[in-house]
Amino acid sequence: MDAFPSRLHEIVLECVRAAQAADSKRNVPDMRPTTALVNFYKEGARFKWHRDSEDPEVARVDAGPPIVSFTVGLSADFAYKRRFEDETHDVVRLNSGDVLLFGGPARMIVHSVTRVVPRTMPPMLRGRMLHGRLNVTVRDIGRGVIDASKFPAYRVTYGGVDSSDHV
Ligand SMILES: O=C(O)CCC(=O)C(=O)O
Ligand SMILES: [Fe+2]
Repeated sequence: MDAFPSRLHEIVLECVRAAQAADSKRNVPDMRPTTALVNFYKEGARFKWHRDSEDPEVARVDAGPPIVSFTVGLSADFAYKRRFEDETHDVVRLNSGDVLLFGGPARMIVHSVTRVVPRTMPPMLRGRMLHGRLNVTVRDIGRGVIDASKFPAYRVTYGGVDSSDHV
């Protein structure tokens, strides 16, 4: 049985098609949404540098299906670089409603969330969601499960401390 929510499935495929249409280099592979990882960031939260390497096949070929990442609520700074040892990185500000895709040759970027930006809650969401940033990353991983014990990097942190005791 396919338990993936059908509306989210449609939205994700729409986003992938839009990214493919915008990319003249044809670097965005197709994807089949199997898994959604949901993170909630209160102000002050961060996400450590990591690669989304839960699927060893994808990690090996460095050309895998895109991660499709949704931001709702407060804005955040998403930092990325090619290798852990790179001393510089780029940053993209993700605002509520933004969708970020990284796939193909960008699938294995090293990335982190360096800052949740205060006072950026869209007025229409004030009082309608918890104060913070909701991030949903939709993934195409064959087994459909992320084993949290194997991927402790997939955690929001506060001052370097995992989020389990915060949210
Ligand atoms: O919150 C974000 O924008 C990124 C989250 C992330 O990197 C992940 O869930 O693997
Ligand atoms: Fe990630």
